[in-house]
Amino acid sequence: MGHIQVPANGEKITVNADGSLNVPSTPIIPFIEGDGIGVDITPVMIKVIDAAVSKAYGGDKSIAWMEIFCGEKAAETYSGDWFPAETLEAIKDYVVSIKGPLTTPVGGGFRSLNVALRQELDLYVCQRPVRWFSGVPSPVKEPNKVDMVIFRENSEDIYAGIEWKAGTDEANKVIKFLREEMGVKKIRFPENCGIGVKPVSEEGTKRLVRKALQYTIDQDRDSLTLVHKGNIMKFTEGAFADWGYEVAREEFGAQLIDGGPWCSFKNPNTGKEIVVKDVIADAMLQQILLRPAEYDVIATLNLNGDYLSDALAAQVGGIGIAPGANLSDEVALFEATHGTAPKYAGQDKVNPGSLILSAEMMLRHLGWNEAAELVVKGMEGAIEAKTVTYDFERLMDGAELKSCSAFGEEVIKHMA
Ligand SMILES: NC(=O)C1=CN([C@@H]2O[C@H](COP(=O)(O)OP(=O)(O)OC[C@H]3O[C@@H](n4cnc5c(N)ncnc54)[C@H](OP(=O)(O)O)[C@@H]3O)[C@@H](O)[C@H]2O)C=CC1
Ligand SMILES: O=C(O)CCC(=O)C(=O)O
Ligand SMILES: [Mg+2]
Repeated sequence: MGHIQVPANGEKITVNADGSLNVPSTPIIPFIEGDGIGVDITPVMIKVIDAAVSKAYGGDKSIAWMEIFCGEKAAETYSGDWFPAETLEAIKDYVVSIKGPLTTPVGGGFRSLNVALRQELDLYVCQRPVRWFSGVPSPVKEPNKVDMVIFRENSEDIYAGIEWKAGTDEANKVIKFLREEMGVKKIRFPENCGIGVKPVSEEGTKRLVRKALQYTIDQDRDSLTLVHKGNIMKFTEGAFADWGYEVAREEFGAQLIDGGPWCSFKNPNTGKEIVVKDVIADAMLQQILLRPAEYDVIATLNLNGDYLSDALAAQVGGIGIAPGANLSDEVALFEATHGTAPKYAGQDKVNPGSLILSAEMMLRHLGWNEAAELVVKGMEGAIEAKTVTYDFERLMDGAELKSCSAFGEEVIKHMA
């Protein structure tokens, strides 16, 4: 049974044949509140975005928010269904939406609803920009040097969820097949061993790297770095790097530098040289700390991107303000980088910045850049005035502690 109430005052966003959006003046935007701290941050995000849109367009534009359900709230609303079909349909149908975090049990239980949304909708790009806002407390000396945009492959890798629990008939069958038919001799303890499969395809890699390179051109960035662990996982992570370079050479005309594999090409719009390089994933975790200025756009596999986005977020103030988007060629689902932080749920305490900045990305996606600028101005103002939530306050001298909702009010105040 349907539980979505379509707002009477809004209109659908539609997609043109060339992939561009038709955005009406009152687009209907579906939102998932999210589990845990979703109840705290989502209403604040909506209030801040409404204020920015109203201030930027003086009533000529507004968002018609439409609640859709996933996770715990869906289970309550749809008699135990955590992942309702009409939620998926709405995200597809309304083209642009936003979500709070959703809980995933560790070990047993159901698989990640976040990952399921990405896979079901083939949202193959997870785009996570990481930049520093002046005044944000950071564990590094020069956080201002961090300005990177992660393109995390969102549909493959071990997130495909192809794995079997140790001791089950399925795990034993796969192990038997590997040993007896594939000649595998290196499973150290075959008797009681969990098994996972890591699919990485040429098509999946190339579409991700293509998007990242196009972004590098469109945003006039300096370089794209392929991050992989190809020295160990040769035919998955190593192939990712090889296929990535292939896209740069074959589709963007990149030429080898000093015999390769690094290569470069001229930005067709600006004439600036774009360097395409690669770094092995473990070394990258040191590079982002020691030489962040050398990295710009990053294309990487799903698990590396998950680790890297939280590590980089920490350098610029933490996952409390790290935004993100899940994208296909048509559909966009914006979401915070962090999870449900259950110990803080319902306390009006956490930083809503991550979801607010995800919505700021959403405004730019709609072409509503004036409103997006106001959101950034409001965030910068609130942080510079040191009126911040607990995560920043505990690291800032002389800061004034604000609740989640009061921080939202500060952001709105500083839009003026
Ligand atoms: N896309 C999604 O929906 C995601 C969902 N998850 C899910 O969330 C659940 C909890 O995961 P967990 O690993 O604890 O990670 P979380 O991101 O939920 O929380 C880890 C820590 O990060 C800090 N933090 C997170 N969000 C904020 C915020 N808005 N403001 C300030 N600080 C914040 C807190 O640190 P401190 O206590 O030090 O203040 C918190 O304890 C799991 O079920 C997981 O699967 C996880 C990641 C993404
Ligand atoms: O789906 C989850 O529970 C975790 C997802 C996650 O960590 C991420 O999207 O960065
Ligand atoms: Mg993560």
